[in-house]
This record gives sequence, structure tokens and C-alpha cells, in this order.
Amino acid sequence: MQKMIIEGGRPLEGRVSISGAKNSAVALVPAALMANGHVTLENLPDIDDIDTLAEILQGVGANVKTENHRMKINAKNVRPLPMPNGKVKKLRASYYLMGAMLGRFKKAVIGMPGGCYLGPRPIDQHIKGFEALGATVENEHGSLHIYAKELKGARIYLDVVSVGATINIMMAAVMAKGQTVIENAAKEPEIIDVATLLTNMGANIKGAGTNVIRIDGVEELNGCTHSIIPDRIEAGTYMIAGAAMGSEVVIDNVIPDHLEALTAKLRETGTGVEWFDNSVRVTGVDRLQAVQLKTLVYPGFPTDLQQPFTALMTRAEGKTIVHDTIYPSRFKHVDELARMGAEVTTSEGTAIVRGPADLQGVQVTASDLRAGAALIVAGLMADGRTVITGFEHVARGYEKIEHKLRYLGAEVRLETISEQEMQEIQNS
Ligand SMILES: CC(=O)N[C@H]1[C@@H](OP(=O)(O)OP(=O)(O)OC[C@H]2O[C@@H](n3ccc(=O)[nH]c3=O)[C@H](O)[C@@H]2O)O[C@H](CO)[C@@H](O)[C@@H]1O
Ligand SMILES: C=C(OP(=O)(O)O)C(=O)O
Repeated sequence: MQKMIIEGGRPLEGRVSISGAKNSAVALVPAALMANGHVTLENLPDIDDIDTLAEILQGVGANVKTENHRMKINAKNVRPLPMPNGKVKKLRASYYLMGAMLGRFKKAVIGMPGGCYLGPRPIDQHIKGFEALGATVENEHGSLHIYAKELKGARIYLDVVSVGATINIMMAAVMAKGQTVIENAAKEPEIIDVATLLTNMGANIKGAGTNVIRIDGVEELNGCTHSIIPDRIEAGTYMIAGAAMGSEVVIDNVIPDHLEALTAKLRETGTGVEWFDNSVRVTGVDRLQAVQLKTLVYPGFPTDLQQPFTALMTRAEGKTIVHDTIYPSRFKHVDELARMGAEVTTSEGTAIVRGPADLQGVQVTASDLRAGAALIVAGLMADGRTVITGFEHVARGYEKIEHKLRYLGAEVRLETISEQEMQEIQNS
């Protein structure tokens, strides 16, 4: 296991290029399982979640070759074998293997997904969708057995706007008989990206990116080549880091529309944000203003940026109120920020930050991916050395973050945690 060490207080300046979107890629790789031919994914992020998915795919018979941000998947010999619990548990998006396997084989046996613990993360809407399509879903010893004689299109109203359920039902429905309509669907850009891949594979999908998606089932899906959209959450994280420590940071390979909510909030803090065709320049300012922030489904402020944004707000003057409506318990970073000297409290889905605080570098633990991002932002701002354990969460979703930050001028490095150190951390 690794820890990240940050010598704080170094200004950031220069350019950084954004990788392909994790939350697209983790759905696109399972979607490739449904093709009767090679699927090539380009602009693939080099992150641990993708490595884990590749191993799971190989475990059920896929031929997977990854090289230089490109993955070639041949799923011809895939069989609907049970998916091993250990690997499935390593990431949230393993739930997409349910929709993909069910769509292609009308059968999936898979352990419950893992990923970041952000409070309860039920998958009842995924199951509701599979059942509406005609599948039986049984939980046996912690694994879901999902099977159907045939899948038939249906009208499915999602009781909760869910990214995962929207994509999963879309995947299961593309080879169902007849038409499926998903109402109250999520509208995140990653959903459009998955629909684009499936359409290029031969699926018939209309309305992705709106709250009603119509899918007319087809007999077969073919191979194709698809380039993954840029990661708006990674881009947002560097925008926040730029606001925290930047004189001028330019972030390349981004889609401006995907970051409107963050742009508006950063401008409210006084940070300079200037957009170009596919890049953005963030100009840091000495005094940041406190703001009010509420996370919402897309195009609202993304919950995935709430944690790093909260860290940034420890530097702002006044009282910032952060309300996470998607994951009201997504505040595990807050205690760690407080250990660094932030004045921050939480109650019932809300964090209140009073600033500005002079953060001090200490040893902190990332409990989840974006908590890690928050602690990295805090570490960049802090006086002295911050040591972040739990870096494995960060590695799930940020490609070479230590290199990218170093390139911008941060003093950041990764070190292996010794057994003895691990014991000490666990006992502390
Ligand atoms: C791999 C991936 O893409 N992960 C993202 C995805 O997670 P994920 O797809 O798991 O998140 P959802 O959009 O499904 O969750 C949104 C809300 O709906 C609730 N819910 C969801 C499904 C369900 O069946 N029942 C239910 O009640 C969840 O508890 C949560 O409160 O969207 C989240 C919200 O933007 C992001 O934080 C995650 O980064
Ligand atoms: C919560 C996240 O990831 P996952 O859903 O994969 O756990 C995230 O990307 O912020």
C-alpha cells in the first residue's frame, strides 16, 4: 500500500491534461461484453478500477488487451460464469456487469458491488428495472442471481434519479424484445457516452441525456471503436486545486458544458475561470469568499466534487454551508480536515465551514476516493508536510495524480507503507 506525501504551500502553475472519464469507462468496459466482435475503447483512463474490471472480464473468458490508453476487448468466448466476489467488491461499477451479462446471456451471477462508502448505496432501482424487463432476481449467500427466459421491453419509472440504474437498465434493455422506456432517467454526460457506444455497436437508443430514454431492442450488437469523454470530476478537482494554490493553471481536454455548476461556484468565491474550446484557465486569488453549495443531480453541482470543494472552502473568508442532497453522509473527509486545523462541523447532510483557517500538515486518512481528493487539496494548502494514507482509494479514480500535480509545481510523492507503519495506523 502507498501513502501520499505533500509538502504544502507550493504554488501551482502550468498546464495539466485530463484523462478519460472514470464513470464512463467503468460502464463502457462491461458494455463491451455484449458485442459480437472487437470493441476498442480509446482515451481509457489508467486507473485501478479499470484494471480490476479487465481482470473480471478475463475471468469470464474475454480477451482484453490494454496498451497506451486503449483497450481492445473481444468478448466472443465470454460465458455467464459467476463473477468472483473479491474483485467485484473492489469497485462500485461492477454492478454494470449485471446489466451487460443479463442483456447478452439473460443470466448473471454476481457479488454485491463495493466502491466508495458514502452512506447506504442501495441498488433497488437497478433490480426494479431488471424485474420489469422480465428477470428474476434472487439473493443467494450475498450473490445476486439474475435470470430470465427472455427480456421484454417495459416502461420503467425510476423512483430515484440514479446514474447507475439508468445505465444498467439501458444495457439490459438493448437486446430485449420490443421497446423499453426509462422515465425519470439520470442525465449525466456519462450516460450519453454509454448510449453513444451502444448505438455504435448497433443499439437503438433515443433520448440519452434527457429524463426519458427510449430503447428499441435489437438482436445483436457488433464491435466498434469509441473514444471516452474527458473526466469532468478529475478536471473539476484540478480546477479546485488551481483555485486553492494556483497563480494560473490551464486544464486541457475538458468539455466546458460539463463543468458549468463548478465554474459558477468558483466564480462566486472570486476565483478567475476562463473557458476556451476544450480547456479552462483557473486564476487563483488571495482572498476567497465563502459560498453556499448544494449538490444536485446533473446539471447541478456534482456530489463527487463536494468533498474537494469543501476542502477549498477552509481558505474562504466567512461561513460556507455545504449541503449534499445526493449522499447526506458523504462527509468522512471533514474530521480529517478538522485534524488539519479547519473549523468545520457536520450535521444532517450539511457541513459548515468557517474560514479562513491556517491548515497544518498532519497524517490523515482518505476513507474514499473524493475524500482523498479533498485531503490532497488541503495538503497543497497546508503549512508543512501532509501524509495521506488510504491512497488506494485515490488510485481507483485519478490517473497518475502525483505526476500531474508535480508537473504543476506541487511537491508530492508516493511512498510504500511499511508493515510496521500499517500496524501503527490501524492501532491509532
Ligand atoms: C461508478 C459511478 O458512476 N459512480 C457515480 C454514480 O454512482 P451511483 O450510480 O451508485 O449513484 P446513483 O446515481 O445511483 O445514486 C444517486 C442516489 O440514488 C440513490 N439510489 C441509487 C440507486 C438505487 O437503486 N437506489 C437508490 O436509492 C443513492 O443512494 C443516491 O442517494 O453516481 C453518483 C451520483 O452522481 C456518483 O457519486 C458516483 O461517482
Ligand atoms: C463515488 C465515486 O465512485 P464509485 O461510485 O465508483 O464508488 C466517485 O467517483 O466519486
